[in-house]
Amino acid sequence: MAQLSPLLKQATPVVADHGEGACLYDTEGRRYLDFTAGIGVTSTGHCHPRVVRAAQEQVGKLIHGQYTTVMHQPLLRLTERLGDVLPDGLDSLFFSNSGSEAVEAALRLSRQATGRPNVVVFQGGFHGRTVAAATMTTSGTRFSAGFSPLMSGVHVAPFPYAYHYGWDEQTATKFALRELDYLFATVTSPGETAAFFVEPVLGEGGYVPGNERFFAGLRERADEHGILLVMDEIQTGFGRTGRFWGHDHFGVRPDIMTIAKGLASGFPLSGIAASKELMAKAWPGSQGGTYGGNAVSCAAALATLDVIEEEGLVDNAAARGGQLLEGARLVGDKTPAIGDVRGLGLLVGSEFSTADGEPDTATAQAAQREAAQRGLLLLTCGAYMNVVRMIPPLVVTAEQVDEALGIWSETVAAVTASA
Ligand SMILES: Cc1ncc(COP(=O)(O)O)c(C=O)c1O
Repeated sequence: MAQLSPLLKQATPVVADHGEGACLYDTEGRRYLDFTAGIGVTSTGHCHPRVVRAAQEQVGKLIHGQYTTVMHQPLLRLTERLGDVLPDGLDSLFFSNSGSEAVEAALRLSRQATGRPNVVVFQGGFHGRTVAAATMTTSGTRFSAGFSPLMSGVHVAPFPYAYHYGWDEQTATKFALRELDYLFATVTSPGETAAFFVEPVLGEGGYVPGNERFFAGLRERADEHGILLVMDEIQTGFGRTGRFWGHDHFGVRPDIMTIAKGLASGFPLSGIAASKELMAKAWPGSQGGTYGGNAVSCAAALATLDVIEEEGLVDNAAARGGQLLEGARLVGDKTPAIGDVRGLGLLVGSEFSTADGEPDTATAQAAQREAAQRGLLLLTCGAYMNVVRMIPPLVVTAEQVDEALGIWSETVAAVTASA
């Protein structure tokens, strides 16, 4: 009999049967508050009726039409519709299936457009698991362990992760930019650098928001040296942070943006956005794939965008995110086991540390298991998996946030009492 690969090891024993809004139900009918949203994917909640209807209708009309030969309506309509929400100047779109593919597309485009070999990524960033994206990922050595040689031309500068350094945000930001300049002076020149790849909020790296000064520093250096600024909005886009794009909080203009996850409420779809001029520099045939821009995924994305707009989900993410962060901080204040609670919108992380300031992976993972037993599904993140993160669907209600915080408070009390 075939078995699941141990690579598919799950953190909780839950076997999902169906989902509705912010809730999942297991095969025995037990209800769970899903504060994972399938790792930030089910933005409109599980099986939103509008998304289900759009997908069902599309399945009956056309499932697959490969864009190199056959263009289809959902792809054309989605492109037009995304034009309403994309940042100024990013008016050209290319579609793929997963976040990692979008990152690869952005990497190829930035090298093709600049003719430069190198990219700079930021410590703690997560960009995916294909070999190139894994090389650009520094949120944990596990993501690239054991399959070297990796891609060449990737250099790493610090991200202003104040808690990690034990500094305030200003000092951490100064340090990050100074180290970037040092990297340019010693290891790779800015003239050899095609792009910066950066997340507005470190996602897998521990839910660490960037800040205005840091991104302004990247933008200044990008403008001065003709480097492209690639914003990886795969986890932070489509309202997740309480603004439409994560970078909207920081007043910075990207040259290329990667999108995925919340775009299509669970149907595989990703892409990159850039200006027409920049996109025209991609070499014909060098980008593409059999399934990118699937018709059913595009139909689901169109419905997702309508739901986000009509149900005011960006504002809901801001309001519920504020409620969640405040509540998680109150829980964190009650125990020395949680050293920092931070986030932006509906991305909230609680970092577990031991008494001597070491990352406390064991307690974070115990909390994740305990919360699941109590009916709350959570994820961990951070280089040491010691940050418990809450990332509910954008449709989460105030009552569900209160219920989750109640479970979280009991969970933390239980795991820290037995520690
Ligand atoms: C910021 C970011 N970039 C890229 C990826 C990779 O996406 P995928 O897992 O769809 O390849 C992720 C996934 O978590 C992500 O959060």
